[in-house]
Amino acid sequence: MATVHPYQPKHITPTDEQIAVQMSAERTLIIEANAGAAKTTTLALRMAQAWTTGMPPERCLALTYTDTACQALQAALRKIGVPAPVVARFRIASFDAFCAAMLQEPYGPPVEQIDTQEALRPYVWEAVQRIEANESERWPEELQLPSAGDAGFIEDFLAMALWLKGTMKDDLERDDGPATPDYAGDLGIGYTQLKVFRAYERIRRRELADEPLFRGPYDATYDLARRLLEGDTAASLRRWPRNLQMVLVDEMHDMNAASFRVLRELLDSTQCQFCGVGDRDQVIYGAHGADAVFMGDAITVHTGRPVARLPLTPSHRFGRKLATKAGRLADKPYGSLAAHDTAVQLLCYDDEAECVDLIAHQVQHWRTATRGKMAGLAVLLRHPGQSIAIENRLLADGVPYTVSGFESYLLRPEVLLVRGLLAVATDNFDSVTEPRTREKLMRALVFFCGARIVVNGREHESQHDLLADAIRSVTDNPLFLESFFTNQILPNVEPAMQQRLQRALKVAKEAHGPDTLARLLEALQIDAVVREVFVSRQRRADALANLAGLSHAAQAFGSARDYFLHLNAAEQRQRELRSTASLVLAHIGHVKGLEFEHVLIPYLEQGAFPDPQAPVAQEKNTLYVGMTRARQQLTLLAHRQRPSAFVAQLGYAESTQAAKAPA
Ligand SMILES: Nc1ncnc2c1ncn2[C@@H]1O[C@H](COP(=O)(O)OP(=O)(O)OP(=O)(O)O)[C@@H](O)[C@H]1O
Repeated sequence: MATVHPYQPKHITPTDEQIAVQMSAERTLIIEANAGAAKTTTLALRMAQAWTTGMPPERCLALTYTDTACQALQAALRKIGVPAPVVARFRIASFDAFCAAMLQEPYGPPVEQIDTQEALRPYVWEAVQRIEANESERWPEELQLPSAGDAGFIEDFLAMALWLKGTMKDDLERDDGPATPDYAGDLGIGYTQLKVFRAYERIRRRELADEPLFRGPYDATYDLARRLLEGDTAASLRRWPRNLQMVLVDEMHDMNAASFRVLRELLDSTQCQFCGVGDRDQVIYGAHGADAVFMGDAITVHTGRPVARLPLTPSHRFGRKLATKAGRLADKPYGSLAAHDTAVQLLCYDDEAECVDLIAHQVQHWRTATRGKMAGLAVLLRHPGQSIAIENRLLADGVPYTVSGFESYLLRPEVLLVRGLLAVATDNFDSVTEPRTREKLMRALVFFCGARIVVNGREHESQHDLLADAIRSVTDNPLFLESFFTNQILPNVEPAMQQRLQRALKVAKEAHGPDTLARLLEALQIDAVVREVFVSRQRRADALANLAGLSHAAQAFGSARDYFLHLNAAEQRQRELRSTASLVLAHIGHVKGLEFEHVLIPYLEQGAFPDPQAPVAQEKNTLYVGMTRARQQLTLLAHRQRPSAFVAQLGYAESTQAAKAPA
């Protein structure tokens, strides 16, 4: 038999453990290992090995849960020396994108994807109304239908639906009988939720015709999994990849029942080798039904394939000091083989201003030490609302940054609403130079005000088309903004909103002094507007925090006009500064799978992180994910008087009072 030579990667010397995985002839292999222990890199080695020994890259399908994880795998392939054109030939996709492609009819239009709770809300209400109108309901006394406008119901319902679809509980456990209160109890949900869920799904799937009207987040995975569960097979799916030789799953801890059902079909319908890698302590999508149980014996139970397991033990990303902290947080052994050590420091602050000062100090230090290699530095946040003060400071200091996992606060809808009103009041839309921002700003005005566009003679056309036309004409000629507002927004909103808008415009036009923006928001009754428009409590809190940050920053300006011009200039400056050498300001969940030389995690304080609304185990995993992104240095910033409970878990209990900023 010919000897198979191991693929020789660039940049790294694989350990024996890695070579064992790279060369393994096992048909089904699962690797559970710590963050930074080279899981993604070792998958890349296995792919490179198969390619150099004759497998066409198209016959390898690598699936993950997020787009970021796809990028991390592509980056790992490039790093070990696989040429970019070959990397592009591997099939690397998120489960949802793969499933959407499998379900796409060859000549049909793509199914509309709806990703915001606000856009899904009307369909939930339609489902509620159906249940309300059902005269043959068998357990009317068990129904607790919400009153109109109950955003809490919508939020809870959509969260429950995401979980129910991820776990597929209703599909796996239902019998042919009607939904009963007892059955809902068995699923762990309320009877009302179950009834609304089934009605909502009938609406979404056009009365079970399986040509969905739309898909929400992760619905493509659910739709495909459900079809497979109901007896469809790979053979009936025209786009199914039939000749796969290798299937891989990165971040396997994110797998839920729906994605597992799809994986089963891939394993049953092809002769492929399988390798999955994951880390139980990185489960942060429990709300989507993610469960480490799928890394256990589930594959053997459902496909009959025996599973071999191989270890990847030490971290290569970070050194001993950080490995010790991560091990302490996750309560597991954690070694390191990295050639470098990783400094870990805790800085303490008394208030937000001091926290931002400390961040700015670290940023300047890094900038000088690396001669501007800012891309190695990441500030990781638990919530987007925490970015405002940091962004303002970075802009003031001329530091280039990009955001990931959220929009820059300057482009968040509620801030765009304010910028839109200021544009109308000052009649100076010209100073918003970016056409995409002009468009977003107009959409924010329509969205928050609840306006319906009316054009004589075009009543039969959709709101979508009418708004697109209006946006085109105003972005081309900013002078039309004023007439768009006067003719299309003001007359076409509820009378209460009309009054609020008129009062807010009056303030913007006439008031002067540092509290102008606060008065404008008061005239707008912004709390009520935010409450009416957003579904989720967190999103409402974030919106109000964003606007409070905006008001605070506006105090430095004498008039609404000056502040408006400043915001436009700040946005332009952020765009100009942004480059490949930008600092990354990101949501922690959005950088899972990535790594940075220096990671800062601010706002470790009670009420912020752990988020009291989220399960504490998941919050701990989120911090673990954030901390383990660092290669050279990790800087944690905690409140001196009210430190996060995690600070003590990391072994800093005694020192928060004393900890000082480094010289
Ligand atoms: N043998 C090696 N020698 C040195 N560095 C290595 C080696 N193997 C992997 N690395 C590096 O270690 C770092 C972490 O690897 P990788 O991203 O594959 O870990 P991971 O287990 O997938 O992490 P996570 O679970 O956090 O996504 C990367 O920078 C990678 O290039």
